[in-house]
Amino acid sequence: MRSGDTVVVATKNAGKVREFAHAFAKLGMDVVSMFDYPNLPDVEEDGLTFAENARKKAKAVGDALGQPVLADDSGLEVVRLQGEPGVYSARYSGESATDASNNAKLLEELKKLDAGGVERFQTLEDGTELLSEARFVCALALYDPKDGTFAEAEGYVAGDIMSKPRGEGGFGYDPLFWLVSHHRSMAELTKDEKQAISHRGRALARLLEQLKSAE
Ligand SMILES: O=c1nc[nH]c2c1ncn2[C@H]1C[C@H](O)[C@@H](COP(=O)(O)OP(=O)(O)OP(=O)(O)O)O1
Ligand SMILES: [Mg+2]
Repeated sequence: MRSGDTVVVATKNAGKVREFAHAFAKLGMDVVSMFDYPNLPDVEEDGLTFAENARKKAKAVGDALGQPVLADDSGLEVVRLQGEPGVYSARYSGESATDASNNAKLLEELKKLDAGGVERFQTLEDGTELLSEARFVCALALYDPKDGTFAEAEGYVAGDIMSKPRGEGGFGYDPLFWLVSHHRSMAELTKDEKQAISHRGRALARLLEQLKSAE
């Protein structure tokens, strides 16, 4: 991947596309996604790990297009839910899940636990409660169909799940993800701030570092 290239990202998630487009634009690269290739078959994300799913998406699309493809599999691991929703983050609330229905399900599950008498561990000045520690995970896989090889990297960011949403930026679970370091939710960060600290931003930085040192 170098300046002037077009990077194919095997995703149908508009939020991911925006973040990759923002990150690669700074490096002089354009991004295309599955929105530009609507006729490719869906890939079943039945892997047990984020990394496995990322490889599966990259390989399916890379083999179909005959060119290198980057895929991202990511999600949220919530400590008090024993790591759920994890690899099921996108379909947490069922097959026709949306970000809104997934966020509602997450709060429902955590509030169920509170009914059992477990104490909330912090309250913000506006009354928002922090319900559990959590982390976002991102696995990236860059697949080259010419030689069948993968370059892979992962990134993580730790935060706390909030009892009510805040912020309009980002996507997915961002409005419920509190960053004590920034005293804001992930959805209240600018694109640059999110890239600097997010699971996806960190995974991408590591992947690019690896590719550079392999040259
Ligand atoms: O930065 C993030 N901020 C908030 N939420 C996030 C983030 N990154 C992943 N997530 C959530 C969204 C979705 O519920 C799941 C990803 O699932 P995942 O299968 O990797 O993506 P997807 O199905 O939306 O698109 P695709 O597979 O076509 O790339 O984790
Ligand atoms: Mg998916």
